[in-house]
Amino acid sequence: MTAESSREFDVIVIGAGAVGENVADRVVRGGLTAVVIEAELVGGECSYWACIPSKALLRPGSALHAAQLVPGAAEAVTETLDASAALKHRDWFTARWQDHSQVKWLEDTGIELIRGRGRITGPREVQVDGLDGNSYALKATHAVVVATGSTPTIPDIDGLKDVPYWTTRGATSARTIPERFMVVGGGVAGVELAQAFARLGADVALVARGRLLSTFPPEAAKLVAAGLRADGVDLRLNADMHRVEKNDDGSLTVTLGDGKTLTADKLLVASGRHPALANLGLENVGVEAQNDKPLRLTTDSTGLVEGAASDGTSGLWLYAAGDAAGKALLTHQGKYEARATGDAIVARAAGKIHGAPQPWSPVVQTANEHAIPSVVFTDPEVASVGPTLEQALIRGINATSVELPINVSGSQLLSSGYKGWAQLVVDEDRKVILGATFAGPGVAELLHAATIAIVGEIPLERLWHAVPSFPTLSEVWLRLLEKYGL
Ligand SMILES: Cc1cc2nc3c(=O)[nH]c(=O)nc-3n(C[C@H](O)[C@H](O)[C@H](O)COP(=O)(O)OP(=O)(O)OC[C@H]3O[C@@H](n4cnc5c(N)ncnc54)[C@H](O)[C@@H]3O)c2cc1C
Ligand SMILES: NC(=O)c1ccc[n+]([C@@H]2O[C@H](COP(=O)([O-])OP(=O)(O)OC[C@H]3O[C@@H](n4cnc5c(N)ncnc54)[C@H](O)[C@@H]3O)[C@@H](O)[C@H]2O)c1
Repeated sequence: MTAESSREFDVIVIGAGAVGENVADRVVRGGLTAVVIEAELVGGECSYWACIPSKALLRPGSALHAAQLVPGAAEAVTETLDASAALKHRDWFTARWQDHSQVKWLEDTGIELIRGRGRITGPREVQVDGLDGNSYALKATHAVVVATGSTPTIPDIDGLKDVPYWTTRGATSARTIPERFMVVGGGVAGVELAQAFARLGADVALVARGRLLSTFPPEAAKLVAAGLRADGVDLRLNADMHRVEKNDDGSLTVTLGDGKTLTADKLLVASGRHPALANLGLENVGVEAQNDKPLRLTTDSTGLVEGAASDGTSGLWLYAAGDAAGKALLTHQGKYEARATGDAIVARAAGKIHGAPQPWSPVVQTANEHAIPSVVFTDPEVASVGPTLEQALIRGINATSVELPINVSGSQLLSSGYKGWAQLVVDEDRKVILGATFAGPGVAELLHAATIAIVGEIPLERLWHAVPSFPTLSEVWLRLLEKYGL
């Protein structure tokens, strides 16, 4: 490190992923100054190694499959996917892992960028080891926001640390499609990337400890499993990966708990993620792991981190949002948290928040409690918001559910032999929808209607008057309400 420079900003944001960018944006819109510290690429995981490239790799397969299921169009499909064109299109979506356009957005928005690794050294103080070789001692007048994202959780599997393997970064930035591809983990990342690689030409095996997509209703997960099997994915469910070894030809052999073996050219470990809080200096402000458990932050509904030491002026200075806060590891929900946190910082700076702000006010992340939407972008898709029936019952709510296969004119037009499933979870005391799940091709776009119904607490009797257009997939709403008894 050479020069040491001291700077003061109203707000320091550590991490310039989608979440850090959005916090800084709201803060600057509110008239405060903001700096973001970024150690890698401005835009973070979603733009370069997660949402965008994974969806870019999935889309060619779902487009082709959709055409193959429409008589008349199917006859026109005479070729298989062009994997190298798909990889090239993915390269375009990731801007070839260059962040010029996002840096320009920061400049245009009036947000300062310091490239380097940030570390909290005391209340409102951040030290940055700049990528330019300089060291920066920063002071925040109002707030420091931890928006450092998450990192893959690597399971303790015999031999794994001695062999080369991919995490999701390796898979989403693949230069070629491996011949034999193995995925460990039956969560969202595992199923999406297994299908993307299968459709791009790999022989794929997926090893999951239980069933696929364990946080989604089993009926939805079964449709995804059928979709993966139809693409030739060798699903090893309820299977443990016991050991992995490297062979002389560079391939890997995995031994499962039942003694069976699988050989692959590339192994993807997609077994969950945890907040990226290591080496952040949180211990310098009294935020430490308890009882040998991994460090997790506890944040209130505005994003304030509990337990952060004060510098004597006010305790309210340390915030976290997005994956780092660990509430919902999803870009859209992280950006929602970012908007609330950014606005809360501005409101507190102006002395406009006294005590706990009201739920559903702009500075509170109330939707985290009721309506977190998420989509699994496989073919078929799964789109879900709010609690499942089981989750609602565990919360002590008097809940029931109504479910049916999706079979309306809109689905029949979308593809012959359309297979889908839909469920509404209903609060019987308030007669409103608590949750919804849709599974099937093209259901992702059905989800926002459910999110609006839940957030708006629309009574079922009024929802009855929301007439879906004919012949669209949305007619499933009508069938669900009819089956419920309206
Ligand atoms: C394969 C995959 C696919 C996904 N697909 C979807 C999807 O389709 N839809 C969806 O909603 N979500 C998806 N997600 C989740 C989504 O990627 C994350 O929720 C999102 O990226 C979180 O944003 P963030 O800004 O909190 O963190 P990140 O995007 O991880 O940004 C954090 C930034 O902080 C920087 N940083 C960390 N520590 C420091 C430090 N000390 N100093 C300076 N900088 C630091 C990092 O370099 C990084 O750029 C996917 C995830 C994966 C793995
Ligand atoms: N479409 C999307 O929105 C999308 C896509 C991909 C990822 N994501 C987000 O990224 C995060 C990470 O995704 P993910 O799929 O890695 O996490 P996940 O938590 O969804 O799934 C992890 C899976 O790995 C399994 N697992 C854990 N330890 C294991 C072990 N030792 N051996 C075998 N399996 C093991 C778990 O049982 C689980 O099925 C998720 O929280 C998700 O929200 C979102």
